[in-house]
Amino acid sequence: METRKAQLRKLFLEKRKALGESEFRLINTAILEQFKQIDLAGVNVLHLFLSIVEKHEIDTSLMVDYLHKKYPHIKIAVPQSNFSSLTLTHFLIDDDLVIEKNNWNIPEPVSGNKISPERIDMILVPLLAIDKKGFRVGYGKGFYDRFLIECRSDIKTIGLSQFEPIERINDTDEYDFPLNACITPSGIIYF
Ligand SMILES: Nc1nc2c(c(=O)[nH]1)N(C=O)[C@@H](CNc1ccc(C(=O)N[C@@H](CCC(=O)O)C(=O)O)cc1)CN2
Ligand SMILES: Nc1ncnc2c1ncn2[C@@H]1O[C@H](COP(=O)(O)OP(=O)(O)OP(=O)(O)O)[C@@H](O)[C@H]1O
Repeated sequence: METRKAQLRKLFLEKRKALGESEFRLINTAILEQFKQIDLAGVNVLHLFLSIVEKHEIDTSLMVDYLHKKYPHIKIAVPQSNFSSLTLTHFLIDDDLVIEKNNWNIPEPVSGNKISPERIDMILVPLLAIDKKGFRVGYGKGFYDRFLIECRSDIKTIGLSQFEPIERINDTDEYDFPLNACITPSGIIYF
């Protein structure tokens, strides 16, 4: 099994692409069910990404709808990518939020109410692959590694993964942080 990020990125993008539509829907509903088991006590601001569903990213709109219904007091924040600084700016989902698809088809805020990373209590983290220690491979620009150093040290990071963890990512670097947990269709893994 290949264990370097670049190869894993390629392999898991292929695996994603190969999912059939009904399989993809089943994965999304299974991950929502697992998400419902996460302890949200003390979470006032939850951060999640807005999915590129056509690229078979896990559909976080299911979590948004669930949170609005069951936890209306929880504020939801979403990222806007800055591709020159490779940093994220965060906006609240509220009536002022305007979303447009960026060049990469990611639905992103173009205007609205910003929120600083220190106010965020929990982050649902996008990933392509994850290993048994909680290290992740993303699209490879290091957006989330940079985002996390701006957050409080008690932040809870939860990956969302269509697939089970691999044994080990070999080329992690000093910027990589392990996640606290990962939701897969079959359960929640705590690291
Ligand atoms: N839905 C979603 N939003 C997210 C992320 C994500 O993984 N999913 N991110 C997680 O970090 C950040 C955006 N990360 C990105 C990282 C790399 C590229 C990128 O390499 N784009 C290439 C096109 C490559 C291709 O088409 O194959 C480019 O812009 O040149 C895009 C977004 C923030 N928002
Ligand atoms: N805080 C940082 N300062 C400088 N470089 C960083 C920082 N964090 C990450 N990097 C660098 O960014 C590059 C991309 O990181 P990596 O391959 O881990 O991205 P990724 O986690 O897969 O992508 P993403 O977070 O965008 O989904 C690496 O070369 C990494 O060393």
